[in-house]
Amino acid sequence: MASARLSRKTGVIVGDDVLALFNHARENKYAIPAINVTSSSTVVASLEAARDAKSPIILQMSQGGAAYFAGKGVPNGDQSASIAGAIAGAHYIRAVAPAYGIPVVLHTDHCAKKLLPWFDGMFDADEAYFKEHGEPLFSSHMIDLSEESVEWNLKTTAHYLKRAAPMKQWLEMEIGITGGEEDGVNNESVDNNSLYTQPEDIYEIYKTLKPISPYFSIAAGFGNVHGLYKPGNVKLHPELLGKHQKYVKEQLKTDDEKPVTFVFHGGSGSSKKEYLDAISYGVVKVNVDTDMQFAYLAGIRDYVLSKKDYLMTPVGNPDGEDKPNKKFFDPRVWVREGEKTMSKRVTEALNDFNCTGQL
Ligand SMILES: O=C(CO)COP(=O)(O)O
Ligand SMILES: O=C[C@H](O)COP(=O)(O)O
Ligand SMILES: [Zn+2]
Ligand SMILES: [Zn+2]
Repeated sequence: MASARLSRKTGVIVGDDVLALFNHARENKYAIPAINVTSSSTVVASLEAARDAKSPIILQMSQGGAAYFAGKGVPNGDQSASIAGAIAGAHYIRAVAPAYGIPVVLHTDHCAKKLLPWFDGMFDADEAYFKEHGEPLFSSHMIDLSEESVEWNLKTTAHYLKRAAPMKQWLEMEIGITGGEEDGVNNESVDNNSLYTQPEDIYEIYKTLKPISPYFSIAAGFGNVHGLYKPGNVKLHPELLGKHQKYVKEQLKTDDEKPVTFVFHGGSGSSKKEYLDAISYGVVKVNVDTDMQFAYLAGIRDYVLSKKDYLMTPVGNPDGEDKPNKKFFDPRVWVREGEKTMSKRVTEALNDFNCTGQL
């Protein structure tokens, strides 16, 4: 199968390249993993896996992840740390991505109503970057007003899409609530019905947003939950996405079987079948965070536990009391172990989503 036709084949891609990549994914039934990154280390772990798999990749920063990029010690009451951290992360990713020879979508995750100052700060940076370079700093953002009324969600999303459109910037929006927890918003007790989106809502969104810009996608709830839970506790219904596509196709009277571009949230802990079913109904992006966090820990944890006797003092270990331990406690050694196990988990996601070898 021919790969997506991109004008920029390596580094952060924007505008029509993002559209071409997502269209190619939808037509060829694969999805691109969106990995939540919080540091240069988690960025390189993700890029390395995508490079080795000859795959595109999406790197995203949450509001909390962006603040972490700036430093946990920076006050963030006015979102200034999240703004500065997201911008710093974006410049870092832009600088390093070309070294990996793959296209990278640079994205930001859930932005709820109370976090809109974060959004505005990033948009200011996008517009300043656009003035200088003719493209936005970020490939795309997510706005998540799914806690609000559908009317307000759609009106406000449309407002931001109008701001993004001249830059050909992608906007992901959410309808239907993702359960579990995201960025301090606790949706653990949300009633089941609001976890599933209705087809009429999807058509309404499509009808409102499409005339503004073609660069948008919908994270539609089909039972998705953030985090990892006991097997059986989460009931996904990816077939609902198929119903949405059918309904929108009928309303539009188009031949296009999959007019809508969907995003799958809460990807951790799902089965390969759930991924592939969702992908067959037009999902082009699957978010995986919790599984990556655990994978990153695993390498570091196992290293520390197995090398414990080499890590208690800077000098002196079972090989001799005068033996230096520098080569064991250098962060490039033990942090690297986390990168390796996280990278492996990214490889698994690329395989599960049919993304491997798509370049
Ligand atoms: O949806 C996500 C980020 O927006 C990730 O969800 P998980 O942590 O369940 O993988
Ligand atoms: O919302 C889901 C993502 O997993 C982001 O998580 P976070 O807010 O802990 O960074
Ligand atoms: Zn949400
Ligand atoms: Zn999410």
